[in-house]
Amino acid sequence: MALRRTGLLGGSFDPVHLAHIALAETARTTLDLDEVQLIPAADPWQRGPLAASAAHRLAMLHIAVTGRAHIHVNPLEIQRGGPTYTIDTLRELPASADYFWILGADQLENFCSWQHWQEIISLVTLAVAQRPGARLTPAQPLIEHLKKLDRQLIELPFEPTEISATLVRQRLARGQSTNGLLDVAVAQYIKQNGLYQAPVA
Ligand SMILES: Nc1ncnc2c1ncn2[C@@H]1O[C@H](COP(=O)(O)OP(=O)(O)OP(=O)(O)O)[C@@H](O)[C@H]1O
Ligand SMILES: O=C(O)c1ccc[n+]([C@@H]2O[C@H](COP(=O)([O-])O)[C@@H](O)[C@H]2O)c1
Repeated sequence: MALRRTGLLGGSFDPVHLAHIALAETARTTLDLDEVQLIPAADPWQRGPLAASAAHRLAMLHIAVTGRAHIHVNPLEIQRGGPTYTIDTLRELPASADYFWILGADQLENFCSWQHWQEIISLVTLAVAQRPGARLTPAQPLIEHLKKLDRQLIELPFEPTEISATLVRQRLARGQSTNGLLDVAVAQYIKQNGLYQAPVA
């Protein structure tokens, strides 16, 4: 039986925004994926504390994927808890799929600082999207290791967009509109639950 082609989009999702969803959809169609899993991190170890709880971030993700049959939320990192290392996640996933790790160019620039990044690229194919201010060219150690493993890095045809969770949090804290940045139902959830009111550090 053919392996299920599965995209994995990990993130803090604090909160999930429209670029995340566009990225998941672009990867799905470009790579002919059977599904894309959005995987919220429990405690992204390279960041300071997140603004919203894991429960709220999960709830917003579920709202954002409503009606999108091929995009699912996988809560395994939140269930595992503790500092989030992608390698632990990949080791937990069933071997019955062909995995694509979807990421923005900012995280590609950072990739060689990830725990056990060499093992990560032996388990998944990286699929990267442009992001303003970040370079798409992989670092030399990554290029060399991909070559050693005979792995390709896939560049997704993604229109660069300035949308970021930081921008969303800033706008919410200032009482400004998030039109065009967030799913309308996610924006409603944020309002109803009084999230992201504190000034952004
Ligand atoms: N506008 C975007 N363009 C391309 N990739 C993006 C974009 N926004 C997020 N991503 C990618 O989605 C993944 C998850 O991102 P994350 O949840 O950290 O959102 P973020 O907008 O980068 O958050 P923050 O502003 O808090 O850093 C990362 O791989 C990131 O590079
Ligand atoms: O495994 C690591 O060491 C590692 C280091 C930095 C980031 N990541 C993952 O990259 C994804 C995007 O992270 P972030 O901080 O941009 O939300 C998310 O799934 C993180 O868990 C993973």
